[in-house]
Amino acid sequence: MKPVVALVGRPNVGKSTLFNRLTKSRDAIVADFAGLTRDRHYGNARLGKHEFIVIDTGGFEPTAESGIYVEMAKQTRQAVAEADVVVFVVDARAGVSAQDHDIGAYLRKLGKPTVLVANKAEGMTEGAQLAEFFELGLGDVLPVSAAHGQGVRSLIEEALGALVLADAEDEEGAQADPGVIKLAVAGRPNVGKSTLINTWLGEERLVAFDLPGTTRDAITVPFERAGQKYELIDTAGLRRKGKVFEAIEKFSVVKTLQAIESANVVLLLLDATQGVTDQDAHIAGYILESGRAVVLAVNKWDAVDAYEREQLQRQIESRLAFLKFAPLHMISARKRQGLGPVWTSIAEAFRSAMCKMPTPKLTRLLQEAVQFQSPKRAGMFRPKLRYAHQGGMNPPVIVIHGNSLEHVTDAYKRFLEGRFRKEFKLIGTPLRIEMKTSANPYSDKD
Ligand SMILES: Nc1nc2c(ncn2[C@@H]2O[C@H](COP(=O)(O)OP(=O)(O)OP(=O)(O)O)[C@@H](O)[C@H]2O)c(=O)[nH]1
Ligand SMILES: Nc1nc2c(ncn2[C@@H]2O[C@H](COP(=O)(O)OP(=O)(O)OP(=O)(O)O)[C@@H](O)[C@H]2O)c(=O)[nH]1
Repeated sequence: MKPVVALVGRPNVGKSTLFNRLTKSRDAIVADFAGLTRDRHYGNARLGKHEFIVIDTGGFEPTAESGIYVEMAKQTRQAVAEADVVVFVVDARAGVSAQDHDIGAYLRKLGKPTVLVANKAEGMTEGAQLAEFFELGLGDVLPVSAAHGQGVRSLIEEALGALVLADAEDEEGAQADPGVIKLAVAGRPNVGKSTLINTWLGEERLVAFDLPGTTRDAITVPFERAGQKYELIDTAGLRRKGKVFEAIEKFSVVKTLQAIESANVVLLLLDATQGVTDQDAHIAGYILESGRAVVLAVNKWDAVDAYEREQLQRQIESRLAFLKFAPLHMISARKRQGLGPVWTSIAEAFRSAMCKMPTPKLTRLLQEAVQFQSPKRAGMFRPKLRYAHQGGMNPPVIVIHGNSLEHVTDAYKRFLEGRFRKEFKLIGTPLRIEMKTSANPYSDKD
């Protein structure tokens, strides 16, 4: 499980700036989908090979009694409760405020690992100006400048400290059995996750098996269906109650994100009666960003009429356009309709995510694509795509080597993506294409 870091502080101290700095997109293709990361408060961050989830909380007023701050305080408390480490952000220039004291008192009482960070500290001589933050009783204050990227690395190192060790152990465990499809069912509250899971687990064709060395913390339900082993990764604290499984917790974004991270394939459930909501789009964006394979299923299809169905299909095409590689199914978990094809798609998405792409074949495909349509010249540079190899699985990554590749347009990358997808029959998985320009860009002018 990835560790979770929550950013907490009063309004305007620079939490969002810090969040953006920490979660800066790592992949050009993903960043290309405009609007995907806007308004999102959960993101992935990475330091070296250590990845973690960052939560940006709204302005926190723990003592608020009215107005929107009450709701914001409630959400911040939930984020703090679910975090492994809290980063408490204060404003180095403004000094300690009464609100900082309130938040500090709250965090001290909670006793979670907390890192105190004074933002906007660029150009400040430490010591004197920052000394007053000791009053907050949370130990040393770490000066950072989110806007200028100063001190951010030390901040992460400090925050992750002991946690990364536990994380590394988990990674080993996660590779236990490559034949098992790790599956997460994600979706907003009330879309029918529990109903679907119980319908599945109640099927006679499905047998439970014992899974040795189940990952710490995560509750998983192992089962086998048509000769394929699966491990269902829980998103809501499933508990067996007699013959049925029951969610014991309310919807939890953090649990959902962690389940997505641990899965090979995510089944994203939508609710036909509600349409595609912002929250659906956020979860979808997160799945894409994490690189997991994804199958879409619109549940409660039984409860909508022909007109609504048509509207819904159009809405999915426009609002979830960035998931157009994902198979789409219309189902009714309650009436057990349309469930068979979902399994087929899950298996296909898994196969695609784990696809092995030999270098000679990739390079041949690349050269054929270039012959069919070569990349545009950019000023005096003409990108030269030379060879390709596979750089990873789940998601598959294709690394292309050559010269002046920074001038390859996004449109051209999409053209290449389309060709690779078709050739390897990739369904339901994101495909990442990375460009690696050789050291000397002038070595091959033409
Ligand atoms: N000088 C300086 N200004 C900064 C720095 N980081 C953020 N700011 C500025 O501080 C202001 C608030 O930044 P935000 O990131 O929106 O702050 P926030 O804490 O997310 O605020 P809310 O969204 O209201 O909770 C903006 O004008 C930023 O440009 C920094 O490192 N140095
Ligand atoms: N019409 C219709 N209703 C359904 C279907 N599947 C689930 N529901 C109903 O939708 C409601 C929510 O279902 P749950 O399975 O509890 O939803 P959930 O996503 O697990 O919700 P949380 O436990 O809150 O996360 C219940 O009233 C279900 O009976 C379906 O296929 N058709």
